[in-house]
Amino acid sequence: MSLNDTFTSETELHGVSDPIIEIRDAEVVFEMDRGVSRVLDNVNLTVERGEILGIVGESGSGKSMLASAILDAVVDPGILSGSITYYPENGDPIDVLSLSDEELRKLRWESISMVFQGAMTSFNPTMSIRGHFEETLDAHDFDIEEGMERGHQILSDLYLESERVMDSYPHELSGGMRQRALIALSVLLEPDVLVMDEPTAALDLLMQRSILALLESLKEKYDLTMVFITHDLPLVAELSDRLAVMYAFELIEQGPTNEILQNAGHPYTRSLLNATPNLDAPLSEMRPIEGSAPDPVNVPKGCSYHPRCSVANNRCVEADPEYQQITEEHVAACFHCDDAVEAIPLTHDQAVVQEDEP
Ligand SMILES: Nc1ncnc2c1ncn2[C@@H]1O[C@H](COP(=O)(O)OP(=O)(O)OP(=O)(O)O)[C@@H](O)[C@H]1O
Repeated sequence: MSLNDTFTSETELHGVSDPIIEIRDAEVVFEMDRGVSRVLDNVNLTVERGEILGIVGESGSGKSMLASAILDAVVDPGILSGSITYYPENGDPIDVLSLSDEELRKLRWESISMVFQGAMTSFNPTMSIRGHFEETLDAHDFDIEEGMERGHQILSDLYLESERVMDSYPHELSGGMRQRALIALSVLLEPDVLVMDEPTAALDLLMQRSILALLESLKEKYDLTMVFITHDLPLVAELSDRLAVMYAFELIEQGPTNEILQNAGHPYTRSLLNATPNLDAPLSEMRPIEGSAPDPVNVPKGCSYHPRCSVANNRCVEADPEYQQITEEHVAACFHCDDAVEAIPLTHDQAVVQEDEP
């Protein structure tokens, strides 16, 4: 199959008109003593150039695995299959899973960059922040002087005193400063896409909010596409143009953020919304989702959510639902989207008004 053949039909694009990353049938398996652990299951996702896409799911649902898959960074002995295609603004599509180690190393910093949760573990504790910046520029044959100028600028854009931060060792910075320094480092080589896996999880609420605001301005200034992965639905909803919801290693719903918040089609998404506190809803309105998420070695047959689902019937036990189209841009993998709307009313209004909306 040629790369252009992987460019999918309109329905698979779910309203995306200018894809920058396309993930098709991505699957990750680990052969374990107790059976095959499928920790990413037939994931199809298209990231639109210039958007902020939020990927949300509870702990252990496969979010980090998806982030690693995008950059062909699944750890051994995990086996990744499917296809990941990166579409540079100028130039031919790149089949990520066929790249050599050297090509991957370049892609990972210069095209699609990644920020993980704990900045402390991402930095070398014995090297100053300046050392990290210089080493990264040097390893990728970038001009050091020009690159450091950009580095200072990005640190200032993130409201950091750039000289002081450059001279510091990671442990000398607060958690919020360190995470911002890591974000600055990740955009140093002018990538097109920034993939962030729980980038604010270790920070307090105020720092999370301020980093979110900084990310939005960074995105505009440096023309970035962002993929923001988190368990925190209200947080990511504030930032994202679109949301994709993970349950049991699959993406079970995708669509524009406000459509998902107001008209989610999948019973899991609706229950997740009802289980999620937001600033306007009293705690008494929270409805925890009963039952627990499946073990990857023992995912239920049919729809993996059926044992916890109030609208499931025999069909859901026997067959795994394909995506049902709710609107042109909104899909959910459920046979009973219409029933779910009635059976699981949303207990509180989760709508967010995005800044560019009237
Ligand atoms: N090296 C590994 N070997 C086997 N299974 C793994 C490995 N790494 C992760 N897993 C399993 O893959 C599944 C998905 O994990 P993943 O870290 O992607 O979840 P997550 O949604 O990011 O969770 P969290 O928010 O807690 O980080 C989990 O069941 C996890 O136990």
